[in-house]
Amino acid sequence: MNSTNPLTALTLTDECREHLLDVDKPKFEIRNLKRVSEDGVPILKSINLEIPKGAIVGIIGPSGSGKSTLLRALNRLWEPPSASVFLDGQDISHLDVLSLRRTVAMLFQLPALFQGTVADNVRYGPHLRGIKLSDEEVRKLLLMADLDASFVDKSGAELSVGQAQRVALARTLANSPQVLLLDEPTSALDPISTENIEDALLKLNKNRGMTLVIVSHSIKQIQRIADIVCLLVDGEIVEVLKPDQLSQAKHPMAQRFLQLSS
Ligand SMILES: Nc1ncnc2c1ncn2[C@@H]1O[C@H](COP(=O)(O)OP(=O)(O)OP(=O)(O)O)[C@@H](O)[C@H]1O
Repeated sequence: MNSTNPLTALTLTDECREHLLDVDKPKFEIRNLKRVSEDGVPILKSINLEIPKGAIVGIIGPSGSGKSTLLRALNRLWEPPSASVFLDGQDISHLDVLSLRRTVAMLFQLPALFQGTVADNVRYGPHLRGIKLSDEEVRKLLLMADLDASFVDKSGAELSVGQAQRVALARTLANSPQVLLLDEPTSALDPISTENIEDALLKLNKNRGMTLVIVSHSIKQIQRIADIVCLLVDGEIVEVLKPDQLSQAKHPMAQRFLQLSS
């Protein structure tokens, strides 16, 4: 594998690509994506990347390297320059932003539930579009987030952070996203809650072909779930590797980061 070029998925070896669902149809194409801070400091430096449909892509790198900025560009939580991010071939800056965020949903580090019951939270997104989910639909969504039906009538305030994160996942899934962006989704969770979320994410990917892009500080987590790992250093993708090849990273900063993180 060519591991030094800021790669696109097209340059991955066949071995790396073969287990992806639909590698010939990139879900996202990112072309020459740049961001400079107001005082002129580069935050993202010409990111070029293809995210294959149905892949789980991990993004790792030192603090401040631009991981969250890159993730947020994919559903315009940060507005990228036009013609730099394409979803299914369409420039996302031309899409309706609310429908983009339903298709490309974000799960944050800390779940913020609305007041009311778990069911109220899960029904929220469809309700905004005039759709009322049945009790059965709510239960199915909870199940997809690894929660059983006993949670339906609980209030958000009664839940542990791990349970609340799974409710936040079910609420997100109620909008039928095709892509989930995950910004350190388990960093506030204990190991068992982390495993529950990872299991739910892997099932969503395997059973529904959902494309996942996950920023994590946990190399082990990335190795457990990702198909492809992008190493971001100082606003640049310096390497794209398979998770079991991370120890072969060549970039000195990437090597140092990986040594200190493992
Ligand atoms: N809205 C903003 N305005 C100006 N600078 C910003 C803004 N958002 C982020 N930055 C800067 O961009 C750089 C990258 O930030 P970002 O949060 O994307 O990094 P990160 O790799 O996700 O970091 P961490 O791992 O600590 O969460 C940082 O130097 C940060 O201070």
